[in-house]
Amino acid sequence: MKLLVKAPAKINLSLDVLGKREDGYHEVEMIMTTIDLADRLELTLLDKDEIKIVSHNRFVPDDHRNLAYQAAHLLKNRFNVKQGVSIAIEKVIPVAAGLAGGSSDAAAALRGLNKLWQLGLTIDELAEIGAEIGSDVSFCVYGGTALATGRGELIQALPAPPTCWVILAKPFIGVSTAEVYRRLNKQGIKHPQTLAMIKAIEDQSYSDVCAHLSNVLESVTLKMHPEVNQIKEQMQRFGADAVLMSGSGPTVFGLAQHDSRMHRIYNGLRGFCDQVFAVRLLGEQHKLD
Ligand SMILES: C[C@@](CO)(OP(=O)(O)O)[C@H](O)COP(=O)(O)OP(=O)(O)OC[C@H]1O[C@@H](n2ccc(N)nc2=O)[C@H](O)[C@@H]1O
Ligand SMILES: Nc1ncnc2c1ncn2[C@@H]1O[C@H](COP(=O)(O)OP(=O)(O)O)[C@@H](O)[C@H]1O
Repeated sequence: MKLLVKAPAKINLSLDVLGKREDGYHEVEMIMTTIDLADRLELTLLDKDEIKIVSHNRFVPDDHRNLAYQAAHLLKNRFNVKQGVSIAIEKVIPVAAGLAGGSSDAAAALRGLNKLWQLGLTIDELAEIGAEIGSDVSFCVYGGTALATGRGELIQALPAPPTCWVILAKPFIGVSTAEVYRRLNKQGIKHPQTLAMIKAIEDQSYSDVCAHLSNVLESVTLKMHPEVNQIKEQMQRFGADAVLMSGSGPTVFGLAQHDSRMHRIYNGLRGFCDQVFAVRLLGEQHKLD
């Protein structure tokens, strides 16, 4: 038996860090939204009791380090599943990019295996299990648009933002999320206006969404990798309405409403950057599979 599952990437429209917690993580306040850029997972039941990862991307581990493997392992142990599974990952989302590719693969594996192994778990239960794998996994279980708090695992659904193009550009560098959080100077933070961003989304005001794009991790990654700032400047020069780094980076995204503007930014960046995409926002929580 086989099942195909989609694992969409996310961007952070707003990312604030409120402080450091006793468990070593940071207390965050983030507005996240899924985009139409997705990995595809093919789940196949195996006769042998094993978890097999198949991936042809050299940056993606094919053993217990893979977050989709960890999702399968967790479900298998907790619910005493005796059946094995092969998880083939067709990687489309750039790796270590600030787009939660690995987290979304884990979330897709949780959703898919819940069906394949007939576990009967609710989406909330899957999200809770996801939090044990990584801070972004809970959000990825739901998808859509949400306010994420705690270390990122407490999710409150939001309406879809006003529709627009998202142009993404990732330079050929990888960024360690742990290092970016570690290097953040908590004293010098200029906090985003999270509530204003929520209002902009609720009001469906594209210009207000653009005005409130903000990410406190941006300055840390920009200092480590000045080329990220160059990409931001290029996006602005080609006419993006607003530009921001996603998550801990290094991917930069620009927003545009009109097709002609999207094409200009996309074509302009392609000569300058390793991986460039133009996609739509996915909007509200939806049926992912
Ligand atoms: C920055 C964000 C924004 O969405 O995304 P990415 O850039 O990774 O996509 C997230 O907070 C990343 O989430 P995720 O990548 O799942 O993080 P985890 O695996 O849980 O943690 C990796 C490391 O980041 C640090 N970390 C993560 C989350 C958090 N709230 N505080 C932290 O200090 C910890 O040092 C942790 O060991
Ligand atoms: N399924 C997966 N896809 C991509 N990377 C994975 C996966 N599982 C584990 N990883 C590891 O997680 C690291 C972070 O990857 P990713 O989730 O793409 O980035 P980010 O956390 O910046 O959004 C990678 O360096 C990779 O070694």
